[in-house]
Amino acid sequence: MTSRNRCPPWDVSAFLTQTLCLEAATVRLEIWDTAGQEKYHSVCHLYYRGAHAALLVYDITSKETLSRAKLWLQELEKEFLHDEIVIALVGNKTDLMAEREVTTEEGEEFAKSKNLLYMETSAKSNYHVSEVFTAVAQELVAREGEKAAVQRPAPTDLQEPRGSGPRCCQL
Ligand SMILES: Nc1nc2c(ncn2[C@@H]2O[C@H](COP(=O)(O)OP(=O)(O)OP(=O)(O)O)[C@@H](O)[C@H]2O)c(=O)[nH]1
Repeated sequence: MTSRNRCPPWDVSAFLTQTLCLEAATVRLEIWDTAGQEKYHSVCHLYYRGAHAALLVYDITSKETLSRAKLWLQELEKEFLHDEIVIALVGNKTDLMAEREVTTEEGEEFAKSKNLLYMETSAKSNYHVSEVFTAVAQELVAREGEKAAVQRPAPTDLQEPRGSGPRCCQL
């Protein structure tokens, strides 16, 4: 198999990295921007397999893009277990408020029903863009913390069983 056959075409995605210094941890994000178009559907799972987070970005001036984001969510639900991945729903193009077709409430309610983070952005005016990545990174760190707490034995598990007596023998 040639590498061209093995890998999707290069225009399917763009890649960049970003390091975020949060209070609790430093998080290095490897960000893949996959093409949302239908024709790339069959190959895009190659990019998000093994991902820790996903941003589903739709255009607030187009209801149809929210419907497509919902379809992408179904794809993610096939690939990942519940809560295995942090997913944020992002309503983009807030600079085009006058052309809005999807209300904030609609986006927010859908996100809430699916346990997704929700934010609105404008890539054009750089509104809330970095905040999306920070929110996702914070959620990742928080979930890691919760997982570690579950795995750590509770203090009561470390105590001596009742009635087992002192550990040292008295002479
Ligand atoms: N007004 C406005 N235009 C935007 C904004 N973000 C992107 N655009 C424009 O919307 C169009 C589509 O942007 P893309 O970044 O190609 O969108 P995409 O969802 O990545 O597209 P695919 O890669 O095909 O999935 C371009 O013409 C952008 O300039 C925004 O926040 N405001």
